[in-house]
Amino acid sequence: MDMRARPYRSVLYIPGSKDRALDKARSLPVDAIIFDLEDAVTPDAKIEARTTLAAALAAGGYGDKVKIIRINGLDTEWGAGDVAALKDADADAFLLPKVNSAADVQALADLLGNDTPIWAMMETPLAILNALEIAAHPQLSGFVAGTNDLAKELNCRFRADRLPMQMALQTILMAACAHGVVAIDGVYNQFKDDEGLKVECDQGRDLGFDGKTLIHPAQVDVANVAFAPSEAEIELAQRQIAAFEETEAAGQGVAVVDGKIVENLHVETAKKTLAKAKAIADLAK
Ligand SMILES: CC(C)(COP(=O)(O)OP(=O)(O)OC[C@H]1O[C@@H](n2cnc3c(N)ncnc32)[C@H](O)[C@@H]1OP(=O)(O)O)[C@@H](O)C(=O)NCCC(=O)NCCSC(=O)C[C@H](O)C(=O)O
Ligand SMILES: [Mg+2]
Repeated sequence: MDMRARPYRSVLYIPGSKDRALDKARSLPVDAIIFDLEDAVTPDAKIEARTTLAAALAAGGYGDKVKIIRINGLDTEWGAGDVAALKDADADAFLLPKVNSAADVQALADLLGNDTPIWAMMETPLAILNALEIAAHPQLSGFVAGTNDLAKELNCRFRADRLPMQMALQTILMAACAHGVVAIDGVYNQFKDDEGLKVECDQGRDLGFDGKTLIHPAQVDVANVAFAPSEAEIELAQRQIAAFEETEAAGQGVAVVDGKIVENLHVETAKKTLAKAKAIADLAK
């Protein structure tokens, strides 16, 4: 699967130990699911969660959703066993928490022994400082910002504008874009606060993230709207493309739409906007 050629507006964490949530997710309009064996599963439930998750994946029913398994860290007593239990499961990627370097990604690649895409949680100071080498790993396909762990490590405060997090978030994006890796924003913990979630989703979209990780079904609609091209963006993209074609036909290289210049590079962005809108519409079919 080409991991970048599809939408990732909403990426929902589901505790791998909870049958009811695993079942509910089948009918939720999310673009991707992270089946979690790490923080959402208590130590006493970790071993059984492998069996529960394997059964849910074998039963299927998740449709077009990208299926990502988050294992426990390879430096924990569960990491290697998670891989052994689930490496042949019907999943699209494995997500490794607490990554510090490209060597950590390689350690998972060695355990998998196949070319299943690997995603990295970007949630330690070393991960941020080594973001470029992590993104460059040939099996690395996606980044997920782990803003709770980052806040813990940085001893920073949660603020609505996420100012203390900006360096980390933007470094994640720079490295992801440099290597064609998907980049998903961190979770918004107050899962009953739709307004605050919308503000944070809009900020993530403005920064350039592909979507947002979520912890509760009630967050899905807000993320799906925030990370999709709006009607106004689609309409503007169409007008930019048409105006540029007209200008080009007249032998000119620069069009003007709504008082702003439109050059070839803007047309490329406009085409990407339309392609994304189509990919989202195709998902709904
Ligand atoms: C946060 C929750 C513990 C709340 O659970 P609960 O009180 O049970 O919620 P509701 O009663 O409102 O649930 C309503 C129904 O929705 C289902 N449900 C709830 N959450 C999910 C979910 N994530 N996926 C699918 N379905 C879900 C319930 O089963 C109810 O269903 P039904 O009875 O059929 O109507 C809970 O939402 C939860 O556990 N969320 C996930 C928490 C999690 O995954 N945490 C780890 C990831 S976050 C993280 O680790 C961040 C990162 O590493 C970092 O460092 O930042
Ligand atoms: Mg974390």
